[in-house]
This record gives sequence, C-alpha cells and structure tokens, in this order.
Amino acid sequence: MLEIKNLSLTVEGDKGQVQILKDINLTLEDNRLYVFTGPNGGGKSSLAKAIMGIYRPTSGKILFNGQDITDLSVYERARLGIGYAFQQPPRFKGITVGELLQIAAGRDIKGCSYLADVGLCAHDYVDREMDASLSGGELKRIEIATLLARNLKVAVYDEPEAGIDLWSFSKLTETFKNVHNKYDTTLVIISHQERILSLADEIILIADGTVKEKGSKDELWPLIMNDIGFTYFRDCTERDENVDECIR
Ligand SMILES: Nc1ncnc2c1ncn2[C@@H]1O[C@H](COP(=O)(O)OP(=O)(O)OP(=O)(O)O)[C@@H](O)[C@H]1O
Repeated sequence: MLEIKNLSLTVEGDKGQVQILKDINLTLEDNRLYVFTGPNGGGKSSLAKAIMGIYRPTSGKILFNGQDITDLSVYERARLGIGYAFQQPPRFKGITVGELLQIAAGRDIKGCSYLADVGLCAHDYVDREMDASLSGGELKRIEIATLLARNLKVAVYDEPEAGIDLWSFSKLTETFKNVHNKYDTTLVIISHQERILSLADEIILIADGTVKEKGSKDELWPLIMNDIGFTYFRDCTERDENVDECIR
C-alpha cells in the first residue's frame, strides 16, 4: 500500500516560487488500477514524479507498505518495486530490445512473453536496436514491456496513449486490462482517455495541485463532462486584467 500524506511541492519557477502540489492525501491499495486525470497543468505528472522520487516534496510524507520512503532516491524506490514510465520514453543507442528487457528483469530472459503482452511479435523486435528507427508507439509499448519484466509492485504510466494510433490504442487498452488481471501490481495510469478511465477501479481527479474528486467512472464521468471541466479550468480574468501590459 502506498500512502501519500499531506504532500506539498513548491518549485522555483521563472517568476519565483510556485506551489504545484498542495496538501495531497491519497492511499493507493495493492493490486488496484488507478487513473489520474484532470486538466493540463493540474499536477498529475508532478504527483507521479513525487511518488517515483524524481521530485522531492517540500513537505509531507510518502509511505510504502508502512516504510517512510520520502527521502529515498529514485534508485532506492526502484529497488523496492516502484517504477515510472515517462510520457516520452527514452531511446538507447547500442542496445537491443531483448537486452533491455533482460536488464529490466535482472535475469536471463528472452522477453518474448512481455512483448506478446504488449501486442508486439517478439520475433520482429528482440534484435531491434532501441534507437530512432523505432516508432513512438513501438517505443511506448516496449517501455510498458520493460515495466512488466521488472515485476513491479507499483507501476506508474504517464499518458501511455500519447503518440499511439487509434488501432494500437485499442490494443493498449486491452494490454492494461490484461496486465491488471495477470500481474500483482498497483497500476497508476495518467490519462485523459475515456477508455482508459473505464478500466479504473478508482479515478482520481487532480486539478490546481490538489485531489478534487475520487470515484468510479460512472460517478465521475458525468461530472467531468458537465461541471468539472469548467469548474477546474483556472479563472484568469482577474489575474490577466493587465493582459495588454503582460504581452507588450
Ligand atoms: N520543474 C518545474 N518548474 C516549474 N514549474 C513546474 C515544474 N514542474 C511542473 N511545473 C508546473 O506545475 C504544474 C503542474 O504540472 P504537471 O506536469 O504536473 O501537470 P499535469 O497535470 O501532468 O499536466 P498535463 O496534463 O499537461 O501533462 C504546471 O503548471 C507546470 O508548468
């Protein structure tokens, strides 16, 4: 179980300090699938990066199975079984897909079943280099396969649908459904897609640096479509009164 307690994060922006996460309290139970959603700039990726240890909170705590991991590094958290898939996966020149999967698994594997789990034919990919010759969608799926190979306890996927075509997206949705059934992993998927939201045991709506709502898709979807989209869009009328001055 991952517990986030009173977590706040302030960073140094161009115009001084900006608070991007505000007193977040959240419990992520074992083996459940959570979707973080909400307007752009609401704080979803920042929260995910705080879970992974890429961002250190200004205040608050993160507990993993009762252990305080707030001050642990990304590597220490990775060793405990927490992993993060970036919005834009990195490419690695000079290493093949098969080798990357072996490194991820930490043992001698062919990686074929993990590639099959993400809808890629192992035969076509194990010997391919992890370089620019791979398409964005292929790269995304291979990154998901590496997270599967790591047998994580908590896996966070940041907008896995980004750059994936409609056909592959259907398969990807199916992949997450299968992963949720097959692996004992707590899944956190950051997404704006209705089909991904449909997979969630719980949707967590994050806006303006805080958790605004939690619930099932049936509970939250009508709110997202009707009220929340408007309610949580930042109202700039007051702040941008002097907009002419600002753009001059
Ligand atoms: N290192 C940083 N320095 C300054 N501002 C930052 C930094 N990281 C994030 N922010 C700001 O914090 C806010 C939240 O960003 P974040 O990427 O977490 O949002 P998000 O909900 O994931 O957005 P999106 O849906 O667009 O991916 C944004 O306004 C962003 O510009």
